[in-house]
Amino acid sequence: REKVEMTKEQRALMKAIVDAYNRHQIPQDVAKKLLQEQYSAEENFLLLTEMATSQVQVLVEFTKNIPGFLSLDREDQIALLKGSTVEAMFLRSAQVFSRKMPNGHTVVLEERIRKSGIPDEFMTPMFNFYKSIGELHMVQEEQAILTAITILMPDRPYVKDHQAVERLQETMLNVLRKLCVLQHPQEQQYFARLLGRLTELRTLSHYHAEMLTSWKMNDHKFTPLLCEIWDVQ
Ligand SMILES: O=C(c1ccccc1)c1ccc(-c2nc3ccccc3n2[C@H](C(=O)NC2CCCCC2)C2CCCCC2)cc1
Repeated sequence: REKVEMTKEQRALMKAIVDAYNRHQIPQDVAKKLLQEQYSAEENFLLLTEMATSQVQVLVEFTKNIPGFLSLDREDQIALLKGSTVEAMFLRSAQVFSRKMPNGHTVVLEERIRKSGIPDEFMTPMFNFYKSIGELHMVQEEQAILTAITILMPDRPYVKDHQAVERLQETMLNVLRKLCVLQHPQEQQYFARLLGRLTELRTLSHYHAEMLTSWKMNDHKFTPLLCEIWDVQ
């Protein structure tokens, strides 16, 4: 088979994305918190809104470091962020869930999430997604570039200059394709499987407003930022 090599530019692009991804980690580790004790539905909802609010801020910083993003039309930048934050949150949650943890911790974490207040009908699709992400054993470069690809989705609502976004996304896809061949030489279709997860992610994210409003408690309070991003209230 032909020798797959990344160009100098592709290596520089990947380094920029991974550095930005690692720089903007979520402040405190939510998994550690959840492993400490089982919180009430109200406490969990508050924890989610706090985590999600800080994750949106982290995502904005990460996105500003995607080469070319700041040269896009301003309104398109907003449309891309608004359209991808829920998916990025599920993707990051899946990565948190699939992280290597001491024996039995993942079981406890799953238990805590199952009893967190999320409506039962969303548990199966959500955990199916988390487990399918876990099975891929993504390296952090793949996680970072996959997040960038999710943000640079040309068909988000209200995006005007489709082509400009498509060009940026295509550059990322080319890097990811080579990275997958280099990191998973045994698995021919690894790249295709990775992109298939984005379809599953989009389906899962359709339910987010309902997941929130039917969280097992009354009086769901959101921060102004989340009202804007989550189409709730
Ligand atoms: O219903 C959800 C939803 C999804 C999209 C939009 C709106 C609501 C919806 C949203 C996240 C998770 C979710 N799956 C997780 C997997 C592993 C560990 C934590 C996880 N979480 C939540 C969480 O804090 N996620 C962080 C992860 C870092 C990045 C910001 C988000 C907690 C919140 C406390 C209660 C239990 C789950 C589970 C469910």
